Amino acid sequence: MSPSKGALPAPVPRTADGGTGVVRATGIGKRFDVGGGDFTALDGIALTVREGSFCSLIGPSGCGKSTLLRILSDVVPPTTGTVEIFGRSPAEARGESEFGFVFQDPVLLPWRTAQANVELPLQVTGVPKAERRERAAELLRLVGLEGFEKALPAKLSGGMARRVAIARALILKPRLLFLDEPFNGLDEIRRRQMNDELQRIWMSTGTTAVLVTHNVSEAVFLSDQVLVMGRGPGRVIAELDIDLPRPRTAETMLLPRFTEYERTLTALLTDAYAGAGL
Ligand SMILES: Nc1ncnc2c1ncn2[C@@H]1O[C@H](COP(=O)(O)OP(=O)(O)OP(=O)(O)O)[C@@H](O)[C@H]1O
Repeated sequence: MSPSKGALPAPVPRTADGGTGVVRATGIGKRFDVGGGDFTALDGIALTVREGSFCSLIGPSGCGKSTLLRILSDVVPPTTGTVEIFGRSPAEARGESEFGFVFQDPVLLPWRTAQANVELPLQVTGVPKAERRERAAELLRLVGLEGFEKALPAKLSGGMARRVAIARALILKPRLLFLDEPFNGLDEIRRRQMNDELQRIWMSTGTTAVLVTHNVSEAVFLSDQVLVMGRGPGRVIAELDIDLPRPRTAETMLLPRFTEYERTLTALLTDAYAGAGL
């Protein structure tokens, strides 16, 4: 693994529409063995995430969003289908630290300071102390936690702990970030603040992002592309492009176009819930 990535990045494959796709999946299916029987969690999923874009996956609970994200990020293998990340297998892309992952729970080590938690992936890869200190401090500044370097996780608010988790996911300079409901459990105001922060971080790093969310406003606010998933089995039932200027702000959310996107997405989700018999 090479955090500094001296070699040239692998060429990104062109998609049919001429754009570049950093995440390309076709025919993805996933079956779980449950008590002797088979449960089909995902079936026939195809998707392309454009380079540098922000893509959200939204859908009813249990439709397989997290399972899909785990397949894309090489945590679990698909039963059928293929995934390419920057033109390589997820395992190869993972080996090259091409992507980072932010989980629902920030899972910080309680005995390590914010700085030491962020440094951890660099420590594991044997990067010298001075270099990892500098890089972690830089990232803590990026996520707005300057001055909290020495704080232990117990002293951080929920939003701050999530920022530490985002900084940690960025420390190996991934070109792609997977986020699985990272703001779950935060109140509405804090979630909006974190959405502002995430947009700023994403814009300043140029990273491609794939986010799992349940929240319609969050999906519209952050995304260039929203994939709506249905259930029984999990599949992509609609794709919505969000064309709003950036950076998006509180004022953006007052635009009639923003409200229109929210309405469209809510209607698609309502269909997804109806299809799932909910
Ligand atoms: N390891 C497993 N074994 C058996 N079934 C599983 C396993 N992992 C997930 N499932 C099932 O697959 C389906 C999809 O789960 P998943 O967690 O991916 O959905 P989700 O859309 O992310 O849900 P939520 O929005 O509630 O987090 C669910 O019915 C779940 O119970």
